[in-house]
This record gives sequence, structure tokens and C-alpha cells, in this order.
Amino acid sequence: MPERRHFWRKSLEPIIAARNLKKIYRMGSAKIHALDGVDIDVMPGEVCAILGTSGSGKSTLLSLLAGLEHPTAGRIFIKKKPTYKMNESELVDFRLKHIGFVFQSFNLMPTMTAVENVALPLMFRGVPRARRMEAAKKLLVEMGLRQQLKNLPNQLSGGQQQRVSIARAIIAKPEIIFADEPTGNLDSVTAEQIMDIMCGQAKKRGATLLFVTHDPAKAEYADQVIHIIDGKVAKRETHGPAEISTEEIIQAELGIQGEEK
Ligand SMILES: Nc1ncnc2c1ncn2[C@@H]1O[C@H](COP(=O)(O)OP(=O)(O)OP(=O)(O)O)[C@@H](O)[C@H]1O
Repeated sequence: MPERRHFWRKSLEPIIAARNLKKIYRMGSAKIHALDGVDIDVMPGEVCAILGTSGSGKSTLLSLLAGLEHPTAGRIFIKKKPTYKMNESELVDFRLKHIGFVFQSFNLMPTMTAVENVALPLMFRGVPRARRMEAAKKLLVEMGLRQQLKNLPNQLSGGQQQRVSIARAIIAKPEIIFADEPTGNLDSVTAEQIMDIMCGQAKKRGATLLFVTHDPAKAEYADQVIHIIDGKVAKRETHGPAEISTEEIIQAELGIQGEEK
């Protein structure tokens, strides 16, 4: 598990902020309150887990925050921009510039090789082919896939496919990464490796990572855990300044080592 970075939450502005988010789905005459007044603040560079059981509303929350669906009510600000007011084309543009996605079922292009899949987001940004293929290759090698660069997705294991999709999510250097049950299709050993890679890469790049999980063990990787029950925030936990003493903060800031006894 990568070392957690400590956040001086008070001194930072949230990169993701949501207020009183509501999402009501209509099924015939029935109304389903998938989200019922959720508030969220995620700080820049933070790893945040949305933890909840099946049907609690976590995927709905992720899809609202990512601008894939519109809320029934409430406000969402990403990088201080009111994304809940944006139209589809503004949202597409915003996502392309600032957000990377990792999905439970990998969502790789089946007819493209690993390296072509990873290079794809750079194509949308107009990076010339030679440069984007080189960057994709470098990243995949860093992820331990040197031997699999030219494999198609169906010639890769689940863990390898998820590494490719993490590489695809981060290659264009998004400030925010959203991941929906990123280890849901993987065995427990591979799932741990993927959590290490995903959280480690986010930290290394200073990106904000928000992931959804039903597994409390995966939420352990996060700086902030938001527990969702029946569309409401039931509990928030932050690991960071709250857990360390003022003296430790001062020592960390000044680089002072503890005195030898
Ligand atoms: N498009 C939809 N139309 C109608 N109801 C929906 C829709 N999407 C989600 N729901 C309902 O909203 C509630 C929350 O669903 P959501 O998918 O967000 O839960 P979840 O916590 O992600 O569950 P899981 O872990 O099983 O994916 C559920 O009752 C679900 O049936």
C-alpha cells in the first residue's frame, strides 16, 4: 500500500465539491431516490473512496460528479467550475481536458493493441502518432507490460487489462481520475496490485483520485472515505492531519528530526 500523503485540508480549496446532490430515477410511477442530499469535498491530490453496499448510490454519485448524468437537484463544482450547469458538449470538452476514467470492465477497444489503447486519449488531443505511441509505450513499460505492448485486450489477463486502462486514464495527465469498482472483476491478489498501481500513480502525479468500492479493505487505500447508505452520506473518515499531532506537523514542515535521547 503506498504511503498516505498528509493533507493540510484547511489550507486547500476542494477540487471536487458537491452540495445537496439529489438524483431521482423514475420507473413507471415509482420514484427511486438514488441520491438524497449528498455533500462532498475532495482536496487536490487526495485519494477518496466512496464506500457502500450494492444499490447504495455510489455509481450514481460517481456518474454525477463525472458529468455523465445530470443531478435532479444540487450543485457540483469541479476545479471551481459549475459542471452541473454545463451542456453536453461543454461536459465532453471538460472531461477530455481534466478527467481520466477507470472502469470495472476495463472498456478497452477490442481491435486495438495495448499501446494503441493507451495512446488514444493523446490522439483526441492532437498529439502526432509517433509521439503518442512513444509516450504510451513508456508508460506501459513502467507498468510492467513491456512484453504485452502489441497484445489485443483479449490476449491480456484481467489484471493486465486494468493496467492498460489505468495507463489510458493517466496518459494525458488529467488532474482528476474517477474509478468505478476498478478491482471488481479481479482476484484478491491482482486487486491489491491494481490498487497499489492506481493509487501510487495518482500520488506520483499529484492527481486527485476518486474511486467507488463495496469493499472496506479497498477503502483503506484512501485519504478520505465517504460511506454511502441509501443515497445519503452516513459517515466520513479522513486519514491525515487529524491523526497526527501538532508537534508532528511542525516537525514535518520544518524537517526537524526527533531529538536523540
Ligand atoms: N438508470 C436507472 N434507472 C432507474 N433506477 C436506477 C438507475 N440507475 C440506478 N438506479 C437505482 O438507483 C439506486 C442506486 O444505484 P447505484 O447503481 O448508484 O448503486 P451502487 O451503490 O453503485 O450499486 P452497485 O454496487 O450494485 O453498482 C438503486 O436502487 C438502483 O436500482
